[in-house]
Amino acid sequence: MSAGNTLEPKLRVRDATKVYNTRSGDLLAIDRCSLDIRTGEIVSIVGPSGCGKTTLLWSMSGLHGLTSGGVLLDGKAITGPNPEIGMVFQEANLLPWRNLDANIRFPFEIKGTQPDRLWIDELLNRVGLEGFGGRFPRELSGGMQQRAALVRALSFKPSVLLMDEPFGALDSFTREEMNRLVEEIWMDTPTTIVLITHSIEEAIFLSDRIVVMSPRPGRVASIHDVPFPRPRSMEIMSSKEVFDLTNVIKMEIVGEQQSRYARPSATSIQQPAH
Ligand SMILES: Nc1ncnc2c1ncn2[C@@H]1O[C@H](COP(=O)(O)OP(=O)(O)OP(=O)(O)O)[C@@H](O)[C@H]1O
Repeated sequence: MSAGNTLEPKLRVRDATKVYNTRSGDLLAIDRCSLDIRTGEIVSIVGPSGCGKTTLLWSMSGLHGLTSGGVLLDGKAITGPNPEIGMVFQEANLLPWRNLDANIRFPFEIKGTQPDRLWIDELLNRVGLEGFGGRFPRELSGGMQQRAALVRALSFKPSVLLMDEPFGALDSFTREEMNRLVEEIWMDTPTTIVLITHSIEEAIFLSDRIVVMSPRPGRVASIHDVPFPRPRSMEIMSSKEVFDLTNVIKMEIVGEQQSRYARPSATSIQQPAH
């Protein structure tokens, strides 16, 4: 995985704005979001539901065009899917008729390239899936499927990993296990990771920085450094400092939402006649 130029942000989001043209009119999803992500850091994006987190992440992946603004990877504009960028979604999206090995091979077959078998075996071993290559998705638990999705994303040796609420569908125990796994893999092979999550605890456990977005149209409302040493033990995670940071972020999200609802709008509030 390439380290890139450490002086230049790995990813640079500049004034990212996205308008969806819907049947009921134009919908401004994100509005002039700017964010620099350094090489090798883990950044989480949190915010109220519908604030545009996925829109922002997909624009970083090149899967989504922006209405205005742009995203640079190592200083170059992202204009479409990029092999340097791996993605993990909430659903593992494994093809049910292919076994695990064949699922991991699939993107290579589409591209007509050869997978690095040794690297994939190492990853499978790392996530505890060695010996499961012949199993079909239906024979794997949700957690195992997400591990397979993680292996598939890392099999290309991407320098950036974008994760969209990757563990949201898992039970809390499996989710914690997956968080530890991501931390372990990242500590061995520091990839730049951007993660969307609804769990502030997960964000604090994994991140170097946490970006809080405002309600739609999504803007970068604040950015918090997460100063706790790694690996982040249960002791650290149950400390007062983590509790306080969790509350600050929670209050920001709730506060942003409340001020949004409280904001009078010209059409919704009628002044009483005197
Ligand atoms: N393809 C699309 N076409 C039209 N509107 C869309 C599309 N994708 C997203 N939206 C709208 O844009 C807004 C932002 O959606 P987005 O999924 O980016 O938010 P989010 O913060 O990731 O939401 P959640 O936390 O609920 O997953 C929402 O109002 C959503 O309905």
